[in-house]
Amino acid sequence: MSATGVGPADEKLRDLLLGHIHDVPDYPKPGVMFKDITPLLADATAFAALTDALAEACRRHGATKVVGLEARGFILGAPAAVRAGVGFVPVRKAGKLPGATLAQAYELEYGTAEIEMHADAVGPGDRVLVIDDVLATGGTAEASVRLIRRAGAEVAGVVVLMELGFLPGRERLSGALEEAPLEALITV
Ligand SMILES: O=P(O)(O)OC[C@H]1O[C@H](OP(=O)(O)OP(=O)(O)O)[C@H](O)[C@@H]1O
Ligand SMILES: Nc1ncnc2[nH]cnc12
Repeated sequence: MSATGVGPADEKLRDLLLGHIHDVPDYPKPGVMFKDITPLLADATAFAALTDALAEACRRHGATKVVGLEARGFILGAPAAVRAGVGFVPVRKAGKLPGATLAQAYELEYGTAEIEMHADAVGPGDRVLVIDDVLATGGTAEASVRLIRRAGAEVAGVVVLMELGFLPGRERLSGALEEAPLEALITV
């Protein structure tokens, strides 16, 4: 798997995954092509193959924890963490976590948003892999990287199922990632 997509050896995986992601035009707003992963989740073979690929990335990057980004990052990240034998940490939209949190605001296309993580969920000695379904503008992933670093942990990388290559998410994230890799199983 390369940083920008899957290599020739992974064409079968790419086709399996892509074949179960549906394009929904004009959702949630006119002009947006929404990438719906629910058909992939509903297919046991495709979901298992995705989980295997994400768990393999955890092992390859020496991750000690997986951070999943609410909400679809939970669905992908949690089974991958279990399969890789590491713990799972949810990064949630603001106001949903009961303990002491670190918060990070970030810019959306229009306006701002805020995500939170329990302050003690990761720390020095942890290598954290961020998992999400889609990298679009990169704002959510970038904010999660900042949260993990502020908690004192190392960022092992960011792995997404799908990168929207026509948006500048990779560029936006690269500054925050420094040397850590961004991997996309599929780039469209
Ligand atoms: O790269 P960005 O521009 O930040 O966009 C990507 C994020 O947007 C989506 O989440 P959304 O906030 O729609 O939440 P959901 O998973 O709860 O539907 C997606 O699951 C990513 O987390
Ligand atoms: N086009 C898109 N499809 C699915 N999830 C997204 N998150 C941000 N942009 C998205």
